[in-house]
This record gives sequence, C-alpha cells and structure tokens, in this order.
Amino acid sequence: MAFDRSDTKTDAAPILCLDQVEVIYPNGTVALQPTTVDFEDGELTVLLGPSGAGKSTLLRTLNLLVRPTSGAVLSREIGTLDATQSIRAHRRDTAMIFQQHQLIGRMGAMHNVLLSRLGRHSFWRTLVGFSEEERRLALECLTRVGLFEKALTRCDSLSGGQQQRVGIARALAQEPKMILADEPVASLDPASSERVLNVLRSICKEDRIPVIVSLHQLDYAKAFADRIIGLAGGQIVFDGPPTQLSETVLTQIYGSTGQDAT
Ligand SMILES: Nc1ncnc2c1ncn2[C@@H]1O[C@H](COP(=O)(O)OP(=O)(O)OP(=O)(O)O)[C@@H](O)[C@H]1O
Repeated sequence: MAFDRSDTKTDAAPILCLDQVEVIYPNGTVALQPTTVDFEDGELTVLLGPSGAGKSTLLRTLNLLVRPTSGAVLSREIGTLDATQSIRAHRRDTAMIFQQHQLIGRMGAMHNVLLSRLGRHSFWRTLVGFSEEERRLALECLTRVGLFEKALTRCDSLSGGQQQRVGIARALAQEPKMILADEPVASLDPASSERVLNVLRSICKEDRIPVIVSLHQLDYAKAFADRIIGLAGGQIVFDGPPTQLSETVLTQIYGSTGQDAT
C-alpha cells in the first residue's frame, strides 16, 4: 500500500459543489439531509459509512444520476447543473466505476474500453467506427492499468480484479474531469483491491482530477484517501484527513458497536 501522500491540495476553486442538497426518495426515505460539500482537483476522497448511510446516494448526486429534491449542484466549468444540456455535458466529463464492472463479457477488453467513446460521437460517426486515434487512446488506457497484453482478451475470461481495471481503463478513455467509483473493490480479494485502489490513486495524482470512492473497508480508506467523508443517517458527520479519524469519530460514523468498520 505504498504511495506518495504529498502534494494533495490545489489553490483552484472547487471543481464541484453541493449546496444544501437534500435527497428524499419517492417512498419518503430521506437518504441525504441538506448537505453542503465541495471537491477539488487531485484529491482522492473516500465516502465511508455503514450500510444505508447515504454513500451511493451522495455519489450518484454528484453526476445527477440521483436528482436533488432541493438544493443545487454547481460545476466550476458549467455552472448550476439543472438543465438537461448542462447535466449531459457534466456526465460526459464524469466517469463512473461500478462494483459490477458492467462490461460486455463476450467482447475484448479494448472493445469495451472503446465503448466509452460513444457518448462523444454522433450517431453517424458511431456507424463508421472508431478512429485510429481512439484505438491508440484505448490501448494507452489499458497500459495505464497494466493490461496492455490483455487488450484482445474477452472480458469474461479475465479475473475480477482485471475486469475492474478494464472498467477503470474504460473510465479513463472517456477523458474525464472527475471519477466516481461506487464500491469498486467490494467483490475483490485484498491483492486485487489494493491494485485497483493504487491505480485510482495514481490517476487522481497524475491527471490532477478528483476521484471520489465509496468504500466499506476502513483500512483501505485510511491507506488510500487524502480525505475521508464519514456519513451516518444521511448526514456528513466527519470530513477530514485519515489522520483525524479518531475512535470518537468512528463511533459517530458507525455507532457504539463499530459494526461495519472493517
Ligand atoms: N431508489 C431508492 N428508493 C428508496 N429508497 C432508497 C433508494 N435507494 C436508496 N434508498 C435508501 O436510502 C438510504 C441510503 O441508501 P444508500 O444506498 O445511499 O446508502 P449506502 O450508504 O450507499 O448503503 P450501502 O453501503 O448498503 O450501499 C437507505 O435507507 C436506502 O434504503
């Protein structure tokens, strides 16, 4: 788990802000209480909290897969994200990585990576196919996640960890300005989990983009995050560096039983 923790903050304005964002699902569940929080370039943030705390809801609000019931999501480049066009532009710049990689198993790794380019094509361009430049980009992305030699291998014959790295390469090929990862290591063994988190951390630092990851594992959060946001009952109860994650804070996040804090 070794990496360089220096050089984590920037002077630039936050790339994305939630301003008093509240999420109430149609069945009345208050998943996120009015929340104000922002995210900076080059910072790896881990969302930590017990099951049902609101991690996925917060993460999905950041690319408006979940729409706020009240409050606003503000992008530094686009402004308030409230219209179809601005939301579409924001989503093009925001890559999402899921627990279940959502790859097409019968297709090769490179083909799966190229599919992320579809959002940038017109319908007619898509029929014509991918350019030489896009193929080169896809190979570069696979190289960055250590899978150059698997470019032509069908995804259903890759290991879980390798599939997740193809998912990250696919996210990279989108040339994102922000990466969101929803429990990306939940179904991986420790070695694969660390490799995936190391890859995400390298991308965050090399490309100076925010990477926001929801995790259940406290050890990984402490080892890989610049910043931890602790959630409980749809509220942010901690926001700071891993060094400030005291026993008192952990009790605030997980309750007195420490349940889920693995
Ligand atoms: N689509 C939905 N409709 C209604 N309630 C929902 C919906 N999605 C989530 N919830 C509820 O909102 C609350 C927050 O859920 P969320 O999935 O954000 O938590 P989480 O911290 O990501 O949990 P987990 O770690 O189990 O994934 C929970 O009470 C959950 O049951």
